[in-house]
Amino acid sequence: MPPTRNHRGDRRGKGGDNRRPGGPRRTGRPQDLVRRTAFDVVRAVQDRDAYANLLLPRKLADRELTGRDAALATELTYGTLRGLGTYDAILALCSDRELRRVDDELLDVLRLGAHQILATRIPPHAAVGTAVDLARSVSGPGQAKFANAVLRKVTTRDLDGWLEIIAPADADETTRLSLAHSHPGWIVDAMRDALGADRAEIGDLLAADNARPRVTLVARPGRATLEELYQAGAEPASHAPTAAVLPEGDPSGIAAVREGRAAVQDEGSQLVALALAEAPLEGRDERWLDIAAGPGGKAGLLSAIATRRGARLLAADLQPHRAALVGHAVDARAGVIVADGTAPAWRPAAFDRIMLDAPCTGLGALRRRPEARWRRGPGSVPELAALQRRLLARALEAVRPGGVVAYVTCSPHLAETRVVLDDVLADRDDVERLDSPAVLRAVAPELTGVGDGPWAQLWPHRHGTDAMFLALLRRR
Ligand SMILES: C[S@@+](CC[C@H](N)C(=O)[O-])C[C@H]1O[C@@H](n2cnc3c(N)ncnc32)[C@H](O)[C@@H]1O
Repeated sequence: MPPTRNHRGDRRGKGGDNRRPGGPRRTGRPQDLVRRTAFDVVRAVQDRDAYANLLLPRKLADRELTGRDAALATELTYGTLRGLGTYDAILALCSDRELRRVDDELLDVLRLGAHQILATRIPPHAAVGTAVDLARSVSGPGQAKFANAVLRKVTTRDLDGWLEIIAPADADETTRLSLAHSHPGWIVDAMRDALGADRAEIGDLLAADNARPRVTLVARPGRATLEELYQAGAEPASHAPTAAVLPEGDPSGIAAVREGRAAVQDEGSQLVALALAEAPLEGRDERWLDIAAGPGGKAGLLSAIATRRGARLLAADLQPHRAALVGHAVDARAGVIVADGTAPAWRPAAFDRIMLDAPCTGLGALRRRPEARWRRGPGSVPELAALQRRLLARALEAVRPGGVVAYVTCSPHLAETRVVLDDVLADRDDVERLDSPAVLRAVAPELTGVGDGPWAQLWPHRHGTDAMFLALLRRR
């Protein structure tokens, strides 16, 4: 059978989402419950800022949707939310009403319909028919007629045909990429800047943001083994020596995950934590700190390594509920506190290794949060960058001479990465910039393409990880 297409119309290949939404159905669950579920989640995301990755699993469980039905509901929800920049541009051409005059509910029905028509193997007549039924139930018969007219026009071209119209080759590059890959223009520009000399890869990067990431597990050292994860159905991962990939199935079905000895964690997130643990340091290596630890992915890995070495991790977060989550991720030897990293509760020069995984725009993890790209505007960057500077300055005070700080963001945006470092380090001659790519390679010898140093940048399209940035700094 032919593969599905992603919203860009590309054939799905290795590393992409190979599930086949819309293929022949094995179960007798009503299709409209699947679509209604996708619609309800898309609506809640738009209407009340819900998070799809939290709400969807609850809706699936409430409605007892499992297997292929759950996979289809997930694909329709995530695909619609990711693609809505592209779909809105197409719907605007197919509607005789301006989209801003279309009811919010009806607009979401149209987006869901456009996604099914343009990016799944669902036959167009079925996609239109079910969307019209949904329009009737949420907006009434008159609006159903309108939905029918609009979506029939959408069926007159495939996605590539529409892209030739909305994003023609002679349009400026940001507009073209923004519409072709459904990213706001400011994010396209920020990603292109971050790629720097590799800016020709921008299309691949944006396409990678639209592919569902593989589920990656971490075996926390000393607490679980990769062997144990392989026996539970996981497969070897690409880079991190602690990582395994779960090709299918629910991670919570694995005993080590249920018991907190293993967890779901992006491979890039594992790599930067492992790099901090491996960074060369002079003298004592007993006191580790994670300044912004919630919900505890990196702290879980760091605490396991610290314990094996006879060191101890203190994990802090500003938010009590995030700190509580960290408590579930770390081992019994670690400490967890609620603390503001800009006004620290610890003495200066108290720690040997410090992780500062700073609050950021999250532009490096767009694959995981389908709605995230539409939530923030460029206006959020300066505020976050100011917080990042304050946290980094405090982290450098908290590390002892000879100790190491890892400055990490899950964003490649230059204003959150290099510019923060340049500003904070400008008047300091007591901080050595370690060769972060070299330390990463010591952890994962096959890893290439993370930059020439001193900083390192991981990329979804190159490494299959979130776009994690890493700077390793040693106090003199
Ligand atoms: C990027 S997340 C950390 C992710 C975490 N390291 C992990 O791997 O799971 C940033 C965290 O910083 C916390 N945070 C924000 N401002 C803070 C502050 N002033 N002090 C300490 N933590 C803060 C947020 O609550 C959030 O949990």
